[in-house]
Amino acid sequence: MATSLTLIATPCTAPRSSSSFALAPRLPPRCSNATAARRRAVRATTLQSDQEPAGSGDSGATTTKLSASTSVRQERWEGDLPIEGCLPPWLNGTYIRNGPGMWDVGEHAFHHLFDGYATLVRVSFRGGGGARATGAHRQIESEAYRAAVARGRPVLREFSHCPAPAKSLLHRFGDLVGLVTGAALTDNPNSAVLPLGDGRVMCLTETTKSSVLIDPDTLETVGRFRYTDRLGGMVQSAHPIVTDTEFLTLLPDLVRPGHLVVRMEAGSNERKVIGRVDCRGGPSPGWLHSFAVTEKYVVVPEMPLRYSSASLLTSELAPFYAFDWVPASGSYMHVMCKSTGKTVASVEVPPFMAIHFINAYEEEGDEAAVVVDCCEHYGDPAIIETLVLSRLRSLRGKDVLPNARVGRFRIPLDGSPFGELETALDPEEHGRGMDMCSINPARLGRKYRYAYACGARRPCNFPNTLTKIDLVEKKAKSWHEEGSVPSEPFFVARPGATDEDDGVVISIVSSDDGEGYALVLDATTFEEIARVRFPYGLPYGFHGCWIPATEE
Ligand SMILES: CC1=C(/C=C/C(C)=C/C=C/C(C)=C/C=C/C=C(C)/C=C/C=O)C(C)(C)CCC1
Ligand SMILES: [Fe+2]
Repeated sequence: MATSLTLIATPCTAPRSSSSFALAPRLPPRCSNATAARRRAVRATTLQSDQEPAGSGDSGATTTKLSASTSVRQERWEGDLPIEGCLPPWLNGTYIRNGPGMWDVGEHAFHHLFDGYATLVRVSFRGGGGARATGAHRQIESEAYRAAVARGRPVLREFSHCPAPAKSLLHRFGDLVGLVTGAALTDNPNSAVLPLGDGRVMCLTETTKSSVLIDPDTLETVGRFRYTDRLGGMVQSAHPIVTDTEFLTLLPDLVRPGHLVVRMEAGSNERKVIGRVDCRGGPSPGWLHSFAVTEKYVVVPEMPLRYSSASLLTSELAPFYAFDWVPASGSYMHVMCKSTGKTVASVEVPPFMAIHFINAYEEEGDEAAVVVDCCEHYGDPAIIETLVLSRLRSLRGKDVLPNARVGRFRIPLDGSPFGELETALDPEEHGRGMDMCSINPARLGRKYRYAYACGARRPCNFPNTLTKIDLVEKKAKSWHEEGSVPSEPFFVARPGATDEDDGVVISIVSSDDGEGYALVLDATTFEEIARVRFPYGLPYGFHGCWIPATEE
């Protein structure tokens, strides 16, 4: 169903995260059964012309059923959320999730999950006595989104969508300029949301122009993040590695196949080059959505799913949208020293297909190596086609999710030409499906034990469990609810914790019957401890972040 978009003219007057706790009406006491006492404070609920108004109760929000792959129906919402269960007393802060929540604009319906215009979802928690939660969602106002709303159709190139070529010769010349300069590419930042070390919060996807800053309280789009260097580059990793002090990312070089490894200090907008890695296969770099780091090294993957220069230059879709599958080009892993910018290892590895890297660490001793873990799809790009919206909507309950495993690379640092790839644990532990991973960020680049991911309870056409993977015991624990689609499990450590899994895991769940809620699991036991319900269903989303509350 096509959704007409209405920009909300009235500013949202609902209380906002930190101050909202002071202003919001009190929610039911902690640990209450909130179904009985559900109270909603809904503001800014402009409904679409094709929407049903609230069916019941006091919410004022739409009750139209939404599920994981249904477009969100209004541009923004903000209000208090009832809590079921017990929030830990220490859980004070804001969880924000980014993702492609709007796949319909005017008469145009997007084809692929990755195309959707970015929708942010926020849940602010205050645990302890008088526990409270507020929630919100809001569209990111990228140029791509605003132009699409204004014209009633997408104007820029999205993941699986190339706008039709212009009719007049003059406009065709304009198209060409757009292709060469990258101006024709999307800036729809629907992948990651990252608190930078200096307090700014960035959202982004794989085009360099997609980096934007958002206000974590209001979810308002503050504006484009302008890199002040002259590195240019059309594409970037959607997953920079961000710490309190720096932002590390890779810029694929599509002309001379390789990647620039760059660093930006917290507080700065200037990326500086650490070094360059040359790709070994051809004709262009392997698709690079994410990468991994250890304490000393940056690990640059090169897989046979490669950027398609022809697609980028002609604005026509390649077999895998912007990518070609070139198995004969080989698979490689490159390791660059962060402090010298020198490539210390470049090895050929068995064929792989990985979109998300989990973590990496160094192994010392006689057989010094870098160990790198990823969500590996058995060297098969079929997962991309699995995520076509019509398949997600029509094949529910069919067992068509391709198998995936925790792929563990061992990259020797002694100059050997080959690296190994093995399966870290029996994939049956996580239902032979796994992606959308997180770890305890304190273990970034270090030896670690636990990974959290979405797994599979078969039959399914999409990951439908949350799973905690113990890489030492080689076991997994899972959370599953029939008909529900959870997004990336995001680990939040208990302040002062020393055990790797001392904390909670937060995920946002979209259920088939139109429910949407934030789920809080005890990360140690992987049992549910609380859920915080939205008064409407939520579309699927990709990645989240945690912003601890500042002391009041
Ligand atoms: C890189 C180029 C482009 C843009 C590419 C984009 C927008 C890529 C986005 C990738 C995403 C959102 C990946 C998400 C992965 C999620 C997974 C694996 C979920 C699994 C669930 O289990 C173009 C603009 C297309 C053209 C230039 C090149
Ligand atoms: Fe991602």
